Amino acid sequence: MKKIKVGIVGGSGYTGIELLRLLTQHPSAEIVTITSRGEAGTRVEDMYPSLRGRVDLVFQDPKEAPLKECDVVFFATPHGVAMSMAEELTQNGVKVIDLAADFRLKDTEEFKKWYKMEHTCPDILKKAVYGQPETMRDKMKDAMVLGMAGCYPTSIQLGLLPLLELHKKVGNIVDIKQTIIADSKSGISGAGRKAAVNLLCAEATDNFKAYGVGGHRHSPEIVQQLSEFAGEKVSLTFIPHLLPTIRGIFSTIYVQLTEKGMEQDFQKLYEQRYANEPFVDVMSKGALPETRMVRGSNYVRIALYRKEPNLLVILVVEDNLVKGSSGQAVQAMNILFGLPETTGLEQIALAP
Ligand SMILES: NC(=O)C1=CN([C@@H]2O[C@H](COP(=O)(O)OP(=O)(O)OC[C@H]3O[C@@H](n4cnc5c(N)ncnc54)[C@H](OP(=O)(O)O)[C@@H]3O)[C@@H](O)[C@H]2O)C=CC1
Ligand SMILES: CC(=O)N[C@@H](CCC(=O)OP(=O)(O)O)C(=O)O
Repeated sequence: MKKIKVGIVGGSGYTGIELLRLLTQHPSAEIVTITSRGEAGTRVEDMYPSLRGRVDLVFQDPKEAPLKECDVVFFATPHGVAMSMAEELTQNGVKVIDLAADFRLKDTEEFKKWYKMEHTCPDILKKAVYGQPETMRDKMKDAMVLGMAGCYPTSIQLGLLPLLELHKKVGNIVDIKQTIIADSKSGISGAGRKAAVNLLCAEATDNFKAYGVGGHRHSPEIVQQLSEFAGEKVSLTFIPHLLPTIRGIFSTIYVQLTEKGMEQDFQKLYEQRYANEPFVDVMSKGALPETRMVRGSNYVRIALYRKEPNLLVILVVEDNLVKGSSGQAVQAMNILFGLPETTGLEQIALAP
């Protein structure tokens, strides 16, 4: 098969270099260009010696990079960059996979409120597809632009999908008047390289803290998607925390069930719903997920607990740089180009 010509904008950051790690091991991808304004002219392997001998690329300035010659361009950039380039690229037949939030929220007013900028291409947004394979793969296949799910949203949405789908199908499973609580924790790489180099070791290690308690920009995205699954508006309390680790997200989700909900076998429901999902592992009863069980891999692992008869607790772990961003983006590329979804993504988590 002809190789897929790939461009990466924002290649010097954490998700950019993770894309490169995965794509250099992908049998059908050929990386044509990788950009960084600050590192233009630097050999990639000089900045990231972990890639020595595996890439022969020099960072290019995005203005000079041959992005229009690519079949697909990944944007591993801050919010707002992909939407400034998507029109020109798509007009030239280039597909866009954005790891930032430009194409996630369907409501441009919500986008403006949370991201403090106007949406500059609402027409493209209307046609863009939300990038979450487990729920959107049929629509993703034919998209020109994918707005990939956020890192925290991926963990919370996959943790709740089977339950809310059942609620939509048979009605009245979740006590919808009660808020769903998502208590989530992320490793420091979730803040990106730019932020992380400023996060002093003395600030981030040997410490644990909540942030965004007054409102986090992922809340509207998660509510948008959960409400789709449930077929009605879902109330969510999402509290992120900063873990003193490098990679990994751990979301603990608390859901109040109705009497009808209390009768369900959720272990069986989740096992059946995810039986054919290559990257979602429903662990056995009593299992305790840990972030290192997914470190460096594209897996999400889920465990379910029933505490009070009406309280379901769902534990979810993912690697924010793989299933939470770059791995899921490669999975999306596989969908766009008709490849098996697991291509190039079969790495096993690092242990210990
Ligand atoms: N880190 C994570 O776990 C996750 C991140 N994401 C999202 O992915 C995106 C990238 O995140 P991350 O890799 O962590 O961020 P980093 O800060 O590590 O990297 C950002 C990259 O974008 C480039 N860049 C910055 N501004 C511009 C610009 N105006 N035009 C072109 N390139 C630019 C930077 O290089 P230079 O300035 O030299 O051009 C750098 O290569 C963000 O939108 C983030 O929200 C999504 C899920 C998880
Ligand atoms: C630990 C940390 O700071 N995490 C980031 C979220 C990660 C991210 O980059 O957000 P997107 O998924 O929207 O792209 C934050 O809370 O802002």
